[in-house]
Amino acid sequence: MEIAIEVIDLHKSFGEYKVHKGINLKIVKNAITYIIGPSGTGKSVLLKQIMGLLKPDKGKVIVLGEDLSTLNKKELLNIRKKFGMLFQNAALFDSMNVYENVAFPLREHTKLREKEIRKIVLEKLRLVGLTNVEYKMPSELSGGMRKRVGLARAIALEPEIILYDEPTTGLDPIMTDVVDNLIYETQKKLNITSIVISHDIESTFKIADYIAMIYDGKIVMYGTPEEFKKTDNPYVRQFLSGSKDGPIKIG
Ligand SMILES: Nc1ncnc2c1ncn2[C@@H]1O[C@H](COP(=O)(O)OP(=O)(O)OP(=O)(O)O)[C@@H](O)[C@H]1O
Repeated sequence: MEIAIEVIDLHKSFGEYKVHKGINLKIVKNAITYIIGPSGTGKSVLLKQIMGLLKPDKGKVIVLGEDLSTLNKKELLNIRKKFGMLFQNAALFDSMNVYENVAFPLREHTKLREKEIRKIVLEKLRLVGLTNVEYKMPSELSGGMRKRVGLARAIALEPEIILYDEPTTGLDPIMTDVVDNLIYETQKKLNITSIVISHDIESTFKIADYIAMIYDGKIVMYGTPEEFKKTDNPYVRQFLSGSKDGPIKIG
């Protein structure tokens, strides 16, 4: 099994508050890994360190064989191009139509001609199941379509790794299913490494190849959905059952 990302003994504090107290995690290449855990346990902070946007206080992150701590600014920017990112609200540019939204990273990071840009934009839109919407504005689209446009933009530069930060938070069950399928299909079609931060246990069990649960600055369990379902780890059991009683401290 090939490893795309290795996080080794990661420590990160903000002032007195220790968010990460020694995170160790291997992200399997070309698989879908879900990162779960209570609010405020540092899931987003972990993603930022994986992308090299935040520096760890101690420990290191190795992305596709490169130790981020040894890279200069230019090399870091190059590594970042290997990531696609889909945020909770899709974060589209409201003043740009769908075509321009998806073309944006290509215009920013490549010197491709319009003809080639057009080909890529239409291909990515088709891949996420959208046709004939290029000239619509984001405000004219449904939430599900906006997510698809966000995903088309995230994969425009053909990233090797795609990060989803709470992609289904705030969605109704049907939309949640649509987005889950989108994550699954995208992974299957492109065969890329996917990391998903989620609070949605049902989605996690349905889509994940591997799950890592983070609590109190550490990974309390890593395994397959089957292993999570069977475990008697009290932290995992409490989190999955959504109970206020157990070793996880609330507030
Ligand atoms: N730049 C920053 N400066 C100071 N504190 C920060 C910063 N970024 C994050 N934090 C703190 O680090 C902790 C972890 O934040 P993070 O957003 O990673 O949690 P999370 O697990 O993603 O939470 P949620 O599930 O609620 O999104 C929080 O207490 C947050 O306030």
